[in-house]
Formats: sequence, structure tokens, C-alpha cells
Amino acid sequence: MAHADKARQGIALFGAQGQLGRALAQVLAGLGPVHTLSHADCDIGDETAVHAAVRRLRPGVIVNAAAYTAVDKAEAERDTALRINAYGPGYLADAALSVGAWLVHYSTDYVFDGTAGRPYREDDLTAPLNVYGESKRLGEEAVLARPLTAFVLRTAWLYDREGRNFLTTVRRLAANGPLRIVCDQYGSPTPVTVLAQTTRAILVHPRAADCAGLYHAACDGATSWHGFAEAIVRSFGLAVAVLPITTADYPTAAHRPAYSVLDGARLKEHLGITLPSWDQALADLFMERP
Ligand SMILES: NC(=O)C1=CN([C@@H]2O[C@H](COP(=O)(O)OP(=O)(O)OC[C@H]3O[C@@H](n4cnc5c(N)ncnc54)[C@H](O)[C@@H]3O)[C@@H](O)[C@H]2O)C=CC1
Repeated sequence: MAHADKARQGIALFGAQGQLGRALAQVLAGLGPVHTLSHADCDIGDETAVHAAVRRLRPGVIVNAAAYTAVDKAEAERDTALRINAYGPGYLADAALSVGAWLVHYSTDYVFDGTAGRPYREDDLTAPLNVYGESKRLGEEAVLARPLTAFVLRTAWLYDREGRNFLTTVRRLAANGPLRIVCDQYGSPTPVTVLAQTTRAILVHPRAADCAGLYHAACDGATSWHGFAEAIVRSFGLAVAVLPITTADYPTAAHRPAYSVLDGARLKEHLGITLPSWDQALADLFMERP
């Protein structure tokens, strides 16, 4: 079947009400009918519910934007994180196999321990530092172990102009005076719109069917949370100081990698797709809606 026909047959979008899910619903709309499923419509940790939803919709493509994303809370809720992030993707992969659908699934830079000292490639050793990362790694493995056309996209530091994320939090807290932000964790902030457009570019690519697998899909370049906060403050034109603090000054339940930058060379090599630099992507977001 030709590549574009898979999406034309219908896209079942799980996690449609999350920040990435909302962007995907908009960006994928032109490709074919998009069936949006929220947590209330289908719990991806419920194998029977997943199979029933997929049997009913018979999509050509399943896109899974549903996940347990509370990184710190996951330390105390391991079973729930595993149910949703490790077993859920396996159920979706089995359901995709049963109807011949492709599967797009998202994973995280937090599968790495942050000690590489250079951007991580897809075949670098994973060694998650926290339960969330561990649960996401198991989810990737569950999808990639099944013999189906699956794209597992590891992404990082997602944000949007709306909803609850780092950008909106910085904007809100800036009203209360100087911000204290961690300066010794490095990553690549990625707007959800950029990741949604990347997903679309993969699905319409003429060679997509031959290029299934694991890809790093985050914006190019890197910054610290402190550097990102400074850029956000500048973008909003806010007059507030952003003070650097260390990870040790801001203890959290979950340990996080110090350097989880993702190398996007494989996506470029196999599919010719590149993502913009993180600062260009932030600027673009403000160009769209000053
Ligand atoms: N937010 C970030 O910074 C990063 C996110 N990711 C990954 O990107 C993907 C999208 O993340 P976001 O949109 O930021 O997350 P989000 O937390 O905004 O959205 C997740 C959605 O999943 C839904 N959900 C939770 N449990 C569910 C269940 N059992 N069944 C069905 N739906 C359920 C939630 O209701 C929510 O709408 C996830 O796979 C996440 O692990 C990867 C790296 C960084």
C-alpha cells in the first residue's frame, strides 16, 4: 500500500488531549480522518479497551501521544507509570498488528543517564536515572519488539504557548519576582508543533514504510533550563532576573540526566528530515503569535 494511503485510511490518535496530542490533532488533520481518543475514551493501560477501540476504528495509522508524564510523581507510582508507559504501548502495538496499521510512539531523552558528553545517538546505551525513564524505555522496547511498521520518536523538553509546561510556568512565576532556575542540566527544548510537523513529514514520506524504527526527534542544539528560561523571558519582553542555581540547590524526587541532548542525524540520513534549532523554534513560535 502506498505511504499516503495509510493515513488516508484513518488515524487513531490516543492521548489527544495532552499538549502533543492537541498539536497532532491539528497538524495531522489534512492527511485523513483523525479519530481523537482522550483518556476517558480509552485507557491505553487496558488491553481489552485498546483492542476494542482499534477494532472499531480500523485505522491505517495509530499515533500514541498518551503517557504518564509526571516525572517526580512516578517515583512513588511505579506501577501506574509502568502500566501506562511500558504495557500500554505493547497493547497498542499488538492492536496495530491485528489491523495492519502503522504505529507512531513517543519516547524521551530521559532514557539516558546524561554522562555521554556528546549528543546521544539511537544506538547509545540507555540507562535511565528515574522510574519515568525506565517505564518509557520498556515502552520503546515493547513497540520495537513487534514485527510492525512502527516509528518510535525520542523527543525532549516539550512545550507550547498554552497549557502546563516550562514556558507557561516561567511566564506565570515571572510575575512574582526573580526566577531561580537550574543551570546544570542540558537538553533541547522542542515545541509540540515542531514534533507534530515532524510526525506528519514522516507519515507522508515516500520511503516511510522502509524506514520504520527508532529516531531522535528533538530540536537542534542545546541549552540549560536556565538558558531556556532567559530566552523565554526575553521573548515575552519581561523585565525579571533569571538567577542560575544548581541541581543540588533544587532537589527533586526523580534524578534527571545532566546532559540529554539527542543527535538527529539518523532522521536526516534516512528520511531527510531536520528539526530547527531550539532558539529558532522558540522565535518562530513568537512570530506565529507575538
Ligand atoms: N513533556 C515533555 O517534556 C516530554 C514528553 N515526552 C513524551 O512525549 C509524549 C507526549 O507528552 P505530553 O504531550 O507532554 O504529555 P501530556 O501529559 O501533556 O499528555 C499526556 C496525555 O496522556 C493522557 N493519558 C494519561 N494516562 C493515560 C491512559 N492510561 N490512557 C490514555 N491516555 C492517558 C493524559 O490524559 C494526557 O492527555 C509522551 O510520550 C511523553 O512521554 C518525551 C520527552 C519530553
